[in-house]
Amino acid sequence: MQRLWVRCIRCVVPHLSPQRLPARGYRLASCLRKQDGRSPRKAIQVPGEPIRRHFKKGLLTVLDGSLQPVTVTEIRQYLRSKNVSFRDGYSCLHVPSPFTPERDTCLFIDKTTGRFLCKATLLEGSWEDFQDSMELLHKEGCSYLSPDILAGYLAESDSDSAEAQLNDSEVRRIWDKAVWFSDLGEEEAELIKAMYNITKIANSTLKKFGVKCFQPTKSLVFPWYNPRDFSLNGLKLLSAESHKQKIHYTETTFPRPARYYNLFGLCVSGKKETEVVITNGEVDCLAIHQSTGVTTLALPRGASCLPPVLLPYLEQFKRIILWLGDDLRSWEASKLFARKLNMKRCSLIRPGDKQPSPLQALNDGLNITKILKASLPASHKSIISFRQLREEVFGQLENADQVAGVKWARFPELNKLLKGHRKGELTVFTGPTGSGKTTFISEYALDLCIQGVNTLWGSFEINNVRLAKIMLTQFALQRLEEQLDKYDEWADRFEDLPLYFMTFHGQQNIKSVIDTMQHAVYMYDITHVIIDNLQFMMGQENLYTDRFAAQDYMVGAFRKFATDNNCHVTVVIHPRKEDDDKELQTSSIFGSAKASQEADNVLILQDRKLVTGPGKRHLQVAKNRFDGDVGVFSLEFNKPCLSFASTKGKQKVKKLNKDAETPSSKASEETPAKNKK
Ligand SMILES: Nc1ncnc2c1ncn2[C@@H]1O[C@H](COP(=O)(O)OP(=O)(O)OP(=O)(O)O)[C@@H](O)[C@H]1O
Repeated sequence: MQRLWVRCIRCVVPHLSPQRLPARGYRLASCLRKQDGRSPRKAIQVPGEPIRRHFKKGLLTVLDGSLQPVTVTEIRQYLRSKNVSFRDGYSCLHVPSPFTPERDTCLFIDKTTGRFLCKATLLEGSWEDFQDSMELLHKEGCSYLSPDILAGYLAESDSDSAEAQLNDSEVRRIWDKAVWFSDLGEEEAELIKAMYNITKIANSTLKKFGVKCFQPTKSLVFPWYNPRDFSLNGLKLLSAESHKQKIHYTETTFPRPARYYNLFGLCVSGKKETEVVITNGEVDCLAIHQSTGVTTLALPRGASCLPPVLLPYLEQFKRIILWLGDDLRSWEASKLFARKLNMKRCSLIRPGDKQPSPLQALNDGLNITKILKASLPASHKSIISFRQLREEVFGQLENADQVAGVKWARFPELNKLLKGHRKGELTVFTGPTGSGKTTFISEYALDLCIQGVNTLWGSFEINNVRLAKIMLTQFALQRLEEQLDKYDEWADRFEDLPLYFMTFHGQQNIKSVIDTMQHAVYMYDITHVIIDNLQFMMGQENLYTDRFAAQDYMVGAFRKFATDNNCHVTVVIHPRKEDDDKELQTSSIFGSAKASQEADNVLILQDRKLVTGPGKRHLQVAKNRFDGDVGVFSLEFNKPCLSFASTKGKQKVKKLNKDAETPSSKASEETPAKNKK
C-alpha cells in the first residue's frame, strides 16, 4: 500500500528525481530489470556517470514505473530467503555488498524506504534495484557484480553530463583560487575571521577540515570531499555582506542545494568512532571539534532537513548528540531528526542562555564539554512529570514569538490574526466555487516555503504543471509569458525552494495520500502539506455512504497525521451549501460539530456581500485555536502576477467577536497605527 507513494513522490519536482549519491562521479543507470523485458527505470548509480540534469522545461512530468511499497519485515524475509546475512542497524539493515569482492563490506538498506547504498562503491538504488541485483548475481553465477558486469546495464544521460561538467569546472576554479588561512597575511586573516565570528578558530582547525578563503569575495570555502577517494564532489561558499549595519550571511552550494549532500567533517572522522555531535552549520562543527576533539559533523542544509541518503554514514555511531542551534526551530528539528536516527541513541542540546549555538559557546568561553554532557536523552516515556516538562514550558514562554510560528511575508494581516504558521496544526480553508481558493492558497504556502518551510503539495484538481505555473508567476511577481528570456533565471531560483508535489490527480484513496505524506515527511522533512481539495478523496471512500460522515472521517485522518508528525496540514474543502445572499460560515463546511473541532484554524475566502469591487475578496479567520483571535481583512487581486499580497501597505484587519461567525457592524475595528488619524 505504501508503494504508491514512491511513484508519486519520485515523479514530482526536481528534488524528487531519483536521489543522487552523496558522492559525485556516479551515474544513473537504467534498471537491471531491463533484462527481463520490464520497462527500464533510472535508479542505480554506478561509477563514471556525471550528475543527472534535473528538471528544466520538463518540470513535473510523471515518470512511468510503479514501485511497490516495502516494509522492514518484507525486506528481512527476502534477505533470509536468499540466504543473505544481515545485521539490524539503527536506521538501516547492514548486508554484505553484492558490488564488491570483499564480503565484509557493508551495503545499507534503509528500513523505512528499502533504498540502498553501498559505501564502498557509492552505488545506490531502490529496493527493487537491490532485488534485481541479487537476481543478476544469481544469473551471472558470480560472487559479486563487478563494474564490467554492470556496464551492460547502464544508461547514458547527456543532459546530466552538461550540468556536471559545468559544476566540476566551477568547483575547480573556486577551489584552486581559494587559499589556506595560514597563507593569508595575519591582518587579512583576522579581518576575514572577524566577519564570520571565527576569530577563536585556529588556522590549524580550518586546515584540518579543509576550509579555505576565497579572497575576491572574502568567502569561506567548505569542501565536500568524496568519502571514498577524497576527491572534490562540490563545495559550499559562505559569504558575508553588510546591510544597514547588520551582517547578512549567504550560502552558495555547488552543486545546487537540492543535490548538495555533504556531511561536512566526514573525512576527518575516524571509521571506528562511536560518538558524534551533529550541528547545523560548518562553523559550529569547527568550534566543537576544536574545543573537545570529539567527532563532529555538520548537516548540508542545516536544521531544515536530514536527507535519508545520509543515514548510512551515521550507522557507525552508537551515540549521537544533536546540537542544531539556539532557537526553537532548531530544537523542533532536533526532535524530528532524532526520530529518524533512532531515538535510543540520540541526545539533544536544548537551546537556552547557557546553551547557545556551539560557535557562540566557544566565543563566550563556555565549557563545551560540560554542555555536551548535559544533553538530554531524546527517547522519553509516555508518562512524564511536570519536572521533566518545566524546561520545555519555560522555553516556550521565553520564545513566545517563535512559538507563534513562521510569519507570512506577504500577508501581515494573517500574522495579526493567526500570529504565525505552526507545525502540527490543521487548517481548513474554504470559499465559494471559483472564488480563487487555489490561487490564494498557492501564494499563502509559497510565502512560507520561501522562508524555508518544507512544503508538499497535493493538487488533485489542477495538474502540477498548471499549479507550478501559477506558483512561479506568484514567485516572480510578473507574467513570464512576455519575458521568456527570464524563465531560466526564475526557474533556477524556484527549483531551489524546498517544494515537493504529489503526482496524484483526480479521485484518490485517502490511505494512499496519507502514506505518501508519511513518506515525504521521512524523506524531505516536510512540515507543511496542502491538500487541494478534499472532495477528490470522497469518491473513493466506500466506508461511509453519507458524504459528510466521510468528510469528517478524512478531516480526522488529517488531524491525526498533523499531530503524529508535527506537520501542518492545510486542507481545502468546498462548502456544502452556497447561498448567494450569505457569507459562508464554519457550519457551511462541516458535516458535524466533531469535524469542526478537529481543525485548529478555519479560513474562509469570502467573495459575496463584503465585495466592494470587481475581483475583491476578503479572507476571514473564522477559527483560531492558538490564541482565539478571529477577524477579516480584504484581499486585493493583482491579476497579471496572480497575487493577493498587500501592495498598499497594511490592510485593515477587522477583529471579530469570537462567537460571531460573520463580520458585523458591531465588530470592533482595529486599524494599524499607520492608518490611525
Ligand atoms: N480575486 C480574484 N479576482 C478575479 N479573478 C480571480 C481572483 N482570484 C482568482 N481569480 C481567478 O479565478 C480563476 C479561478 O481561481 P481558482 O482556481 O483559484 O478558484 P477556486 O476557488 O480554487 O476554484 P474551484 O472552486 O473550482 O476549486 C482563476 O483563473 C484565477 O486566476
